[in-house]
Amino acid sequence: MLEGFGYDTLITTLALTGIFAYSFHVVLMAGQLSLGQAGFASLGAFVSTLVVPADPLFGSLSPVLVGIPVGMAVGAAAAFLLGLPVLRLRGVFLAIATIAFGEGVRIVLTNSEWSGGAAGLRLDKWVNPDFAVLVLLILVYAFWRLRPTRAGRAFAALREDELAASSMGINVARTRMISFVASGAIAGLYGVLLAYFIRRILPGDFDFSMMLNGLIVAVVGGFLVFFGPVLGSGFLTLVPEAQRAAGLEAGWVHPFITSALLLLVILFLPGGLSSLLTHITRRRRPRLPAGATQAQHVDLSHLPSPGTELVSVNGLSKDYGGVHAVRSVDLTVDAGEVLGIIGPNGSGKTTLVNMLSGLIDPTGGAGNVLGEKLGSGKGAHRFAKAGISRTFQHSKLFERLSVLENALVGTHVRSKSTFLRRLIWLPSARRDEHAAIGWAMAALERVGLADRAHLSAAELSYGDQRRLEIARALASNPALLILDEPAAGMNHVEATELSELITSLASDGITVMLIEHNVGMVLNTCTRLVVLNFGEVIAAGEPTTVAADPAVIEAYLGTEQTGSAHV
Ligand SMILES: Nc1ncnc2c1ncn2[C@@H]1O[C@H](COP(=O)(O)OP(=O)(O)OP(=O)(O)O)[C@@H](O)[C@H]1O
Repeated sequence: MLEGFGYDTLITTLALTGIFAYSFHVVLMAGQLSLGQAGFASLGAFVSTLVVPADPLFGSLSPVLVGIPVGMAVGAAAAFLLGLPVLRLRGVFLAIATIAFGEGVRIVLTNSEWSGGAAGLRLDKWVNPDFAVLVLLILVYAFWRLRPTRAGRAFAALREDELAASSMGINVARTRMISFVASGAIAGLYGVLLAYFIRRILPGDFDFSMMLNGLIVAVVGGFLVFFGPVLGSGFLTLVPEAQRAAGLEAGWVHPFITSALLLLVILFLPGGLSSLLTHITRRRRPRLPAGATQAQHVDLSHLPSPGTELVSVNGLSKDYGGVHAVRSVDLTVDAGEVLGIIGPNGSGKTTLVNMLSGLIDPTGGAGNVLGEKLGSGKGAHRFAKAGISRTFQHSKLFERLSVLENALVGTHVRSKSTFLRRLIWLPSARRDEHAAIGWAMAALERVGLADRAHLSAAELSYGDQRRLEIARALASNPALLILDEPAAGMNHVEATELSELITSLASDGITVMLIEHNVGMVLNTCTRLVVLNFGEVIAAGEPTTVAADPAVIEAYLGTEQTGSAHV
């Protein structure tokens, strides 16, 4: 089908470049800047060249078909071993550590005998354009099937906001490792294909500039859409061809165009070229996935019966150096309560609920929330799985995801993994995805956002964004819902509606902890109040009694009042 040496080489290069870019795509889509792919590719290429016999196996099985699983396994294993220490790092530190790995591998291979030293290894050509394109298409297919799944959404959520992702039940460390290992496997695949295409592998080929090219292709193509690497590869592989056709042979032209393009994408199109296409299609035809209109009824059967103790803490404290954010708090919360936590600015309210939702560990005291022990260091996702869901004082939505996808991330703890089943089109995967969409739509309906499900979260008004955070938390079907200043920035009407929503959630049996500065709303909504000042509980009890407590009034107004004054 593809003939002529120049054309063959062009198509194979285009396909291989796209394949390598997917090894960057899979980490970038999970928000990680990891740059050790040239190292994984070279390990995959050299090890498979050494261990796979040069002649066809059983007389007809191409060595590349044996080399591919070997190279992928080597790349994945190297990524796993490297990931154990380096995945604690973030951002530029992760990038530096992984570049160092790639360069280290190159130096070791250059100075080793088994790899043929600087002269490298020779092998036969077993990769033609058809085969390279086929492998690329398999990858495109896999990434296409990945995006609308629980795993695909976990990657996207991690990229958008790690803290919010872990509060929605996503195991951050595990998800980061999965994307890192997948990146190693794809880089190993690329290494093997390259080796069987160019027929001679030199350690020096797998250098910093190879890594940079792969990164540029992935970034220019875009990592928000599954076909980004194909677009990036097409564009950047064709630049030198266009350059040749135009008779511009100067060596600086290609790097100049590539760097200029990278700069333009980073400055004006952070989602890459592929996001340009999705912008256009989204404007034309806002479309929900099939099944998005069938909201399912909220399942309340799992909720603890009223009066069951959900939270029990004793002497809970949190110090930040010399700052005592929370001091020796004793607290219990029973199922069915709407507990208001109030107090002046900086009194420790957010710190307290951050401990109760597993985001931070206490420095003193003990307790448990829905059976999860505080301070165990196991991460917020464990608390989410136990039935705790929350919103944040400063909105932590996944802004580049749609309203529906935000709510779908909320279903993470109750939905099933569907990626592998989607790869082979099992009907059960479709059923499970539809169930998750039904739960997400029910949560959106509950807060009045079902008609805006197709919009991106960033397009919503401020009040709607706050509501979406509540819907995302509700989508997990929580037993305990923690709302951190949900009415901040809302007008009187919106705050009243929110108060009605909280009351109706409570009547469904969901226990609510509400941090709020809008005291009128707190008095109307809560069944009990706890007041913090300088990290300590200064009052607790029935709302109207607490509001008239002189100590509370003093904490709020800074002076002792008498008579009927209210906070
Ligand atoms: N990560 C941190 N490092 C150092 N100090 C912190 C940290 N987080 C909170 N604090 C301090 O702990 C105290 C309690 O903060 P916290 O945010 O819990 O109060 P809050 O009652 O929620 O306040 P607000 O109503 O303004 O949100 C403050 O003095 C704050 O500056």
